[in-house]
Amino acid sequence: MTSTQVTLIQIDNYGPWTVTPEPRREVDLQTLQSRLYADLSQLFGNREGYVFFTRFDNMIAVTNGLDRDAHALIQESVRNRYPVTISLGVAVDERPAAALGRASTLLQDAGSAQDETRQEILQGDPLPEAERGPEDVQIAHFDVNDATGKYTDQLNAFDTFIHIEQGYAELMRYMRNAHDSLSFFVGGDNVIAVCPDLAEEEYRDAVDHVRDMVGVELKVGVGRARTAQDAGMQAKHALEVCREHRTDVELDWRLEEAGAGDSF
Ligand SMILES: Nc1nc2c(ncn2[C@@H]2O[C@H](COP(=O)(O)OP(=O)(O)OP(=O)(O)O)[C@@H](O)[C@H]2O)c(=O)[nH]1
Repeated sequence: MTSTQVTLIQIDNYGPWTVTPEPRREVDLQTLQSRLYADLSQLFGNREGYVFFTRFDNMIAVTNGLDRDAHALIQESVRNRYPVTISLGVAVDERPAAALGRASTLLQDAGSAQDETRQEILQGDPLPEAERGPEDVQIAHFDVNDATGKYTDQLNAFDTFIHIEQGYAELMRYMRNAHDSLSFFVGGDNVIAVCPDLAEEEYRDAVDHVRDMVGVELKVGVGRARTAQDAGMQAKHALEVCREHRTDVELDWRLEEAGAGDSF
């Protein structure tokens, strides 16, 4: 059974800051947001976590292995580097969407995202070390089949982008509604989904659903481990097996059982 630890990252009072004393230049906001994401990716990543940029003013991280002190240190690091601060809500659940729901409520209960007195909230209970297990995090790495041949080398870059985004939109909704999973576009033609303990059939149904609804063909590699990064790396290995065997779905732990994942 999974125990996904999710951290909601919210920039404090960012809306008002973007227009005080008057609207700030958009290029400067874009630079700040992308640099903050890069720093958070490294700060959480150095501790085996994954961060997804989502809306940039709100980001979502999978943080199994990070305790309260590690979260506080990241807040301090941001405060020392940026003109803004961040609040963090942390929750754990077998179902990632439920964990994010509770992490969100923790911040909402502490005050509005646009309340200047709500600063650097750190709420919630990380998973105690003694309760951590080897299969706490399940990560699925989805990839569009032959995106280069079908889209990138054929269409203009914007129409390619529309196809990829349509596949992503259908997949993220399906995984959220059917499986309480959180799916994130991570660049190129790639989507990473944080999932509860799902079976091969359920991944196959997701791939079929997206193909039937919007005509985008996906493959998916799935990994499970103690931390987001290990599960994510296993998922990438399983995806390589999909490429090699021309299959749609591969679960890394099945490959290990069968002794087939060793070459990656
Ligand atoms: N974030 C991320 N992006 C990737 C990864 N692998 C590939 N990409 C991106 O996806 C684009 C397409 O690469 P591929 O998915 O390997 O190529 P493809 O044409 O779809 O071919 P197949 O996936 O083998 O069917 C690349 O240009 C990268 O931008 C990955 O592991 N993570």
